[in-house]
Amino acid sequence: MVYHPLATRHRYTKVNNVFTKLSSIIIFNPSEELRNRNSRNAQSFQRPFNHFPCSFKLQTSEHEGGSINAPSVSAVEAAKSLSDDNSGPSLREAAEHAASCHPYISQVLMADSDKLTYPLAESWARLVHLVQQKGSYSHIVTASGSFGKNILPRAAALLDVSPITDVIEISGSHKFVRPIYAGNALCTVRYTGSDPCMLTIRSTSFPVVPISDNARSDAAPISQIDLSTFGEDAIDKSRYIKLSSQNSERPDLGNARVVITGGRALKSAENFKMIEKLAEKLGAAVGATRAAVDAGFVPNDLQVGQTGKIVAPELYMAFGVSGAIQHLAGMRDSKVIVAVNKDADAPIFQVADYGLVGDLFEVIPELLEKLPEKK
Ligand SMILES: Cc1cc2nc3c(=O)[nH]c(=O)nc-3n(C[C@H](O)[C@H](O)[C@H](O)COP(=O)(O)OP(=O)(O)OC[C@H]3O[C@@H](n4cnc5c(N)ncnc54)[C@H](O)[C@@H]3O)c2cc1C
Repeated sequence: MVYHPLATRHRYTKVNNVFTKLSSIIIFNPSEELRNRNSRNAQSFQRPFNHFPCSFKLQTSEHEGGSINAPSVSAVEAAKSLSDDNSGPSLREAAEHAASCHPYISQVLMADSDKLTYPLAESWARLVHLVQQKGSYSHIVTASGSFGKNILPRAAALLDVSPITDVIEISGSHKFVRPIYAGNALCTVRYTGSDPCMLTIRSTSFPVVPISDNARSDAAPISQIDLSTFGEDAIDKSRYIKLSSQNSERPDLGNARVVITGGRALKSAENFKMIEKLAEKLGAAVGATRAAVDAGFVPNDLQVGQTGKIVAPELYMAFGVSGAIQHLAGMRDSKVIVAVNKDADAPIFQVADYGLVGDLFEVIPELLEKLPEKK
């Protein structure tokens, strides 16, 4: 199956202009070593994404700390300082960290401009477009997070190529596997378009290698992109109004080792606090079904599923979740799934490793009582 370019344009016009997270796309030049290896053996692209050197997503907190700690390490170009007031560690620090965090990074491109102070998808897509015009990269890859999914189709439309989204396996330099029908079928896609081949990668499908395992002693060169050569209005088409984000001490839902999810059965935002308490005790992230989000129990950035976040933690605990396919699409790759539901026929039990038929209003208080306090 190959995407028709029209699909790109369609997607482009439908993308919402919503910023859920400050992120940076990083684009880089495959090193000489990798180029040689790939020309000897195209199968080398089967290596996990964290060894697949095309791009990566830089997350807010990591950038704010002046260092890069993303699961997918391969990169690139730290194109933007993400802090609201620019008082945090500098873009230069982030670029320096990118330059030394992985042996496959052969170049870091840094875009420093007040036009890029805020993570506007339009500006970023334009930047990717402009960088590609100068660099002629064969592949541009980003993690399948909200921001990557916001930018990549836009950049692809500007470059007149069709992006391939949610890749879970790389079978060749132009052959990829991606889920369809809410994860119920896998589709092998061959990209036959012109360069660049643009991908969003489902990072839960690739192992995370700690940055320290990849650290290098000789940093890759950092080049500053001369944005003035791109023209006055090249990246000036949208306006930043405000950013709303949740400050939480809990682990990020997308990367958490343990996720505790509540469904519609919780009945109210007040009752949902039981899920939050349990998550606190277990050092877990909180997730929710769409029904729980739609009912207003929790904000929609906690939604797990086809139209929410894709998670694959070590442990996923679902309380009062029926297990609709749209929900399973977001969590079925979890290592161990525990489900508590009072209906023994609930579909969630078909994917659960451990199931308890019971009333969550009895089970959760008992768990809270028996679990030790978090130190
Ligand atoms: C296009 C589309 C996209 C969607 N995307 C998503 C998505 O991303 N994520 C998502 O989650 N959904 C998504 N949905 C919605 C999905 O189809 C389901 O409606 C939703 O997941 C149901 O949520 P739920 O399990 O909380 O609620 P319900 O289906 O109502 O299930 C509640 C469950 O709780 C159990 N229960 C009730 N009381 C108790 C109790 N006291 N103790 C224990 N168990 C109890 C019931 O037996 C039942 O199984 C999408 C739907 C569509 C059409």
